[in-house]
Parts: sequence; structure tokens; C-alpha cells
Amino acid sequence: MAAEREEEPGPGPCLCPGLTGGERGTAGGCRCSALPAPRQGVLEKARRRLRQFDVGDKFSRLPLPRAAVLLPLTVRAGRLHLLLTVRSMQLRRSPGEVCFPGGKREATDKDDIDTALREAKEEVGLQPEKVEVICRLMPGIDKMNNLVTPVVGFVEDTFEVTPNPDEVSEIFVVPLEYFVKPLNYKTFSYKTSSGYLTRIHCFIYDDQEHRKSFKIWGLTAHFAVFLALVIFGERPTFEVDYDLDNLISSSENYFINLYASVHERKKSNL
Ligand SMILES: CCCC(=O)SCCNC(=O)CCNC(=O)[C@H](O)C(C)(C)COP(=O)(O)OP(=O)(O)OC[C@H]1O[C@@H](n2cnc3c(N)ncnc32)[C@H](O)[C@@H]1OP(=O)(O)O
Ligand SMILES: [Mg+2]
Repeated sequence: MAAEREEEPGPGPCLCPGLTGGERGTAGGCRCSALPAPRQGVLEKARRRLRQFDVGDKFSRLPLPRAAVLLPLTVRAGRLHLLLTVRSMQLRRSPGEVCFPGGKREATDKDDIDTALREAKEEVGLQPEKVEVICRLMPGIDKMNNLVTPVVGFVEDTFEVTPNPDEVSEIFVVPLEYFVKPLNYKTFSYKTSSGYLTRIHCFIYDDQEHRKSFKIWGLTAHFAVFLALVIFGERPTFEVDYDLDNLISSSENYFINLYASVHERKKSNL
């Protein structure tokens, strides 16, 4: 997919504080000084918000199998967009479902960031050095009881994606605002395998570029909604399971309750 670039005024100064060092602020060097000023402003605002929600490796010792996904954000026409994939129909698990590039941890991965970047390279051909890693957000737990960590990264909108057909059948982008102000949205209650009752978000997105609709739901929608809440700090047009005035603590409580249900179920099965 060759992304189109919008017309914008000339380059502004680099506002990016994370690109010159820090623990794991970036996977690549600073190329963003070449980006136009409005784009920088959007990214800088998002970067500041996201860093307040960085969980780092706080949950890295939980005794669950691990997976990680990359939430790739890019700016198009001055607005943040999120890149998503459709899983290949050949996959054993969740064929045809929309998800982020990502997968299970391998022994060679140092941490969840490594997993997310490795998987993004394997699945959509995104080179790690083209990703500015910003933070890790509150994890989720999937159907197989993998602890899934969302890693947020900025990518330039000029990057070419090359889906690996073994794992990915399509790649598309959605404006991030869609996950707080959707045009076509449904919700339903869902009991996880551990018996935890949760709210599932389901978005239908009509993509003009592909002239088709994509259904984004479950864990993928959960991560996309949380990302949009963090970045925009606004009330969505639908109900969420968080106290929006205390998003950090309420998202942590949500995860702890979910984790506790998985843990209890594991103990009772022993
Ligand atoms: C209501 C709660 C539950 C839901 O949310 S379902 C609703 C909507 N669905 C979602 O939101 C999707 C959520 N799931 C996910 O994001 C992912 O499954 C998750 C948790 C990140 C795990 O990542 P996966 O993509 O399943 O794992 P993975 O990438 O490591 O491996 C996928 C399968 O591909 C295989 N694979 C890897 N490299 C390959 C290659 N080069 N050629 C062919 N196959 C290959 C790999 O063996 C794996 O197969 P298998 O799953 O073990 O059978
Ligand atoms: Mg995968």
C-alpha cells in the first residue's frame, strides 16, 4: 500500500524528545525533523499523552504465556490513523478476523517490544527501524489466555506494507477518532473462558480506499478504544468499562479483575 501524502507547509523543528536516547524510546534514529510542523504537533501531543500511560514491564512477571501486538499510528491529512490487518483464512486461530500485527513471544525476544516489532516485520514487512516505539499500554488477555501487551509505535505514512500472505490477507487504516466516535457500532456482553463478564465493542468501518467494510471487535477493538481514550482524553459516544476521570487506575483495575478470574480458574482446574 503506497500511502498518499497530504499537502502541508514546510518542515518544522524536531519536537521529539524520545529519539535521542532513553531506555527504549525508539527503535530507530531520528528522521522526524523532516516532517512538516502540523504533523509534528499531532504526534507530539499524542506522544505526551501516551507516555503517561506507559506500563513499561510492570506486568512482565505474570505467569501467563505472552504475546504482543504493535499498534502502528500514522498521520494522514493531519489526523492520526491506526493500521490494522485481516488475518489469513489459512490460520488455525481467528481466521479472517481483524487484528493488529503481532503474535506469540519467541525465546529470542528480549521483551514485548521485541515481539511486537518482530511480528510486525514478519506479517506486514514493517522494518523495526521505521517504528518509533512510544510505550506499552495496559495488557489484555486473549481467548487462549495469552497475556497480550499492546506496544504503541509511530510510523511515517510513506512506508510500504507488504502483507505476508501466510498470515495476513489485507491491511487497512482507520482514523483513530473512529474508536471514540463511530458511525456503526454495536456492543454486547461476553463471558470469557474464565467466567469474567465483560463488554465487547464491535465497530463496522466502511473503508473508502478498499471499498469494503471491516468488522473490528473483541480484543483488537478493546485496544483501539483504549488507545483513542488515552490520546484524545474525550468521552466516547458509547459506554466503556472505565471511569474516564480516572483512566489510569480504572484501566488497571479492569485488567487486574480479568487477570484474577483467569488465575482463579487455573487454580480450580489443578
Ligand atoms: C472476545 C475475546 C476474544 C476476541 O477478542 S476474538 C475477537 C476478534 N479478534 C481479535 O481481536 C484478535 C485477537 N487476537 C490477536 O490479536 C492474536 O491472536 C494474538 C493474541 C496477538 C496472538 O497472535 P497470533 O497472530 O495468533 O500468533 P502468531 O502471529 O504468533 O502466529 C499465528 C499463527 O501463524 C503461524 N505462523 C507463524 N509464522 C508463520 C509463517 N511464516 N507461515 C505460516 N504460518 C505461520 C503460527 O504458527 C500460528 O499458528 P497457531 O495459532 O499456533 O496455529
Ligand atoms: Mg500474528
